[in-house]
Amino acid sequence: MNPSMSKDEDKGIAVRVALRCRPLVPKEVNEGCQPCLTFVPGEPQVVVGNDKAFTYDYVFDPMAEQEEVYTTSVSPLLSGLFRGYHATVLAYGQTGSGKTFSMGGTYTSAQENEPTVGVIPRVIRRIFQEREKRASSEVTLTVSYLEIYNEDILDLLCGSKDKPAISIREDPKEGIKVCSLQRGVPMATP
Ligand SMILES: Nc1ncnc2c1ncn2[C@@H]1O[C@H](COP(=O)(O)OP(=O)(O)OP(=O)(O)O)[C@@H](O)[C@H]1O
Repeated sequence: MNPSMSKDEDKGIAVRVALRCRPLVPKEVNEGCQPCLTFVPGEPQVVVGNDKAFTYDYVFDPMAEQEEVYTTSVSPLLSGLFRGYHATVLAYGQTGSGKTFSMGGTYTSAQENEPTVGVIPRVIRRIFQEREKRASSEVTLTVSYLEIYNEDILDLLCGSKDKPAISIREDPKEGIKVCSLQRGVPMATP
């Protein structure tokens, strides 16, 4: 057993679930909406209404900053990444629940060091930092960016207006593959 393995890896737990509850947005406050969840101090648990308790691996209340969400729930995956493990961060929730905000899907290069940025720019920064530390190793970084909208797959790195239709295939050796997706090579250290 690798002594540097974390407890969850020891137990073979491959999926961890973090719940993040966003604060009420101004429109909801103006409409008189009230929060419907309570948070159990010191426990990764929420209570819906009076008695329905749900426990997760992590629970972030509305005051949690982007830094805390990233450090607690995403950063450990990056340690694994540089030890050869694959990692996926999946944001799931109803419309308006805060997926884009948490993942950091909207930011400009001028904002990339601000505390409000989400997971994606933080992950990219860390990957480049780790690469710098491994000067003796060859590290190749490529990036693909796709959107599934109304059951169609769109390649967001494809610049042309008439984006070609993209299909998903299952390869017996490589598993599920999204065919003809463009791969970009990030050039500069952020
Ligand atoms: N933790 C947060 N703190 C402050 N505001 C937040 C937070 N999370 C989300 N918001 C705000 O809530 C609104 C909805 O968030 P967001 O657009 O990220 O939702 P979404 O889940 O991506 O929605 P959709 O599925 O419709 O794209 C935005 O105005 C966003 O700025």
